[in-house]
Amino acid sequence: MKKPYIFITRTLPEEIIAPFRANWDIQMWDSEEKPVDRTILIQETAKADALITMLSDRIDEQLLEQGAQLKVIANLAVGFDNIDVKAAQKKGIIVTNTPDVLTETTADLTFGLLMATARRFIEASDHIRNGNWENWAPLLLAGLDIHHKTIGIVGMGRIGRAVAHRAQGFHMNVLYHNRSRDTEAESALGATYVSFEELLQQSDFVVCLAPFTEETAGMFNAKAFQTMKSSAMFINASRGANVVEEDLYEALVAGDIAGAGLDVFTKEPIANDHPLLTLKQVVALPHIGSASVETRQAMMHLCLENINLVLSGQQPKTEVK
Ligand SMILES: NC(=O)c1ccc[n+]([C@@H]2O[C@H](COP(=O)([O-])OP(=O)(O)OC[C@H]3O[C@@H](n4cnc5c(N)ncnc54)[C@H](O)[C@@H]3O)[C@@H](O)[C@H]2O)c1
Ligand SMILES: O=C(O)[C@H](O)CO
Repeated sequence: MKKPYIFITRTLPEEIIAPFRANWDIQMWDSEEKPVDRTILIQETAKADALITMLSDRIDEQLLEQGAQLKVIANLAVGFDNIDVKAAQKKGIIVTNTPDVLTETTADLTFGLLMATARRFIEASDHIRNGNWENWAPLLLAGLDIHHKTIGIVGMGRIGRAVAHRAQGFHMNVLYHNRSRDTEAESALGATYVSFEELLQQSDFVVCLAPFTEETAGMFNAKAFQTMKSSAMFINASRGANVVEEDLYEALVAGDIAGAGLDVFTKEPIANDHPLLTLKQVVALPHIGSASVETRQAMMHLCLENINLVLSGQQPKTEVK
């Protein structure tokens, strides 16, 4: 019998893929960093029983039309805004993602980004490397305190709750805004539900962890930044397009807010001459929220497990509904 054909849109470590080669015919795009060419992806989709896709692959109706025998798309990410899930479902194609296995790792990075922004880690490191450190000085690279401040989490889901848990350890006052109240987070984490406007007005650190949807697109705009305290900082570890980047730049330059920590951008990779990168109060990272070796391996294993379950007629572990 013909083996199912699996196409993976980046090169993944052979030791993770190897155990599946006995039962599946597996091909990978021959780069770990460069996204697959659209024309190749279309050709591969036409042959594939399953795809492992990345957040940089646009899986739209046009592409899905090609998937004559495609049964499952396993996205190597918890976010799935790169996939037209409704169109896939219409064609009976199952979409899976990688929730939970990346929650703690992404929360670590998010809280670390908050700390790096508040305490000016990157500026301070550059200060030494550029040979500018002449002496200890009373206000040299003085940043903002984190402990006992107010953190406002927009999107109190898995990662939001894990960030709130970290904030508790810093004796922070935790506010959150979500589509609906999360009474479990309120009792377990001492978090207080507030409106989006109240969260912006009261928080010292506003942290975006809501997915990119029609509702959240551009929710962090000029009005939102003007509502924040001028001493407050904005941290984004979900999706860049939740922010109007021109408005963020203007707000930082005008002093409407004090700083920003950004792991995600509207266009990735962000151009290295982007205005935001000229500001010293911006800490920018190349979308590495879940990038620990252990977690990326766990995400790969989960994709393969989901495919295995679907191809053997079972329910995948983490289907996007
Ligand atoms: N930077 C990274 O590398 C990285 C890593 C993992 C996840 N992410 C991003 O983080 C997001 C969250 O992941 P998760 O596992 O916590 O997802 P989740 O679904 O558990 O949590 C998202 C929360 O956002 C809430 N939400 C949705 N729309 C909202 C709105 N309009 N206003 C306020 N809240 C809203 C949801 O109700 C939910 O509670 C992902 O969708 C992804 O975009 C980024
Ligand atoms: O959505 C996700 O999972 C991230 O952006 C990458 O881990």
